[in-house]
Amino acid sequence: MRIATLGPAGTFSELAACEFGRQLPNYTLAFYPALARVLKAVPQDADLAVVPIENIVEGMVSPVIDTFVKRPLEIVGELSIPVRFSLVANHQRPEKIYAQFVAQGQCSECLSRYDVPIMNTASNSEALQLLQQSREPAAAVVPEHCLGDLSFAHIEHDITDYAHNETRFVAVREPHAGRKAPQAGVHYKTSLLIIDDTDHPGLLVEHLQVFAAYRVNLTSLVSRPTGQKFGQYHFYLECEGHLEDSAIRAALTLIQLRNKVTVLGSYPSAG
Ligand SMILES: O=C(O)C(=O)C[C@]1(C(=O)O)C=C[C@@H](O)C=C1
Repeated sequence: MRIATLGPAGTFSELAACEFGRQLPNYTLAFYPALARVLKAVPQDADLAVVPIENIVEGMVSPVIDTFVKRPLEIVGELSIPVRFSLVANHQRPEKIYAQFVAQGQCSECLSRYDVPIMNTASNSEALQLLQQSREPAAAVVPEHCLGDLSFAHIEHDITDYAHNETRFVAVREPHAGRKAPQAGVHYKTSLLIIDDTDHPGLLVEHLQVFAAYRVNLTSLVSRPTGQKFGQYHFYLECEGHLEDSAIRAALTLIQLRNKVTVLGSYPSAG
């Protein structure tokens, strides 16, 4: 089994991909430099892709949700891992800081103390690599687990804004015709997209009332602009339960009368 994930090696995505991989008979990792490229690797170059979907502080990882709108993949699993960062520098007074775009928001307090430009990177390990290659005074926000025996002129440990910082990752694959039936005793979650092409007053509240009426508990709801017109959004939702649960089926049947619904998958909940 080949698993695509965000590289180079050292990312939190790599840790998550290994954790998914350990549940399989065997696996190899393939690294890609950006989240969109990771998802594109499925199915030609990889059987599964592992990507971050939500950070406990920063919320949903928009490039991942936007890719699902363009190309729905099947979510087959989720897990969450603790995320801790350090700030490392090659000089006491860095003149710029390399930081991955989601990591930047998770370390905002520390970064605001340095009055220098932030250079966004696609991954945390890229931030470290760019610092290592830099000839100018620079710093990088890097995962604690990447520090190893590397030495730096300046280091600030544990710079994450919130003590219990965590990121949730999903494993996705090309949608298969037959979905796995739910197993007894497993708590499932279902992810779906409501594609809004019939905008009208009360559209969102109508959908929410349907979930409430069938007592389907929503655990996430984000709107993403369609990119066509101001005020027009697609919705990504997660709810407790399996697509085969009668309440979820009934709710989706009603919603589908008004909007296109794409089910991204039902998978065991990380809790
Ligand atoms: O760059 C990494 O280490 C990643 O795995 C990406 C990522 C993300 O995009 O959310 C994963 C966990 C942290 O939230 C920060 C970065």
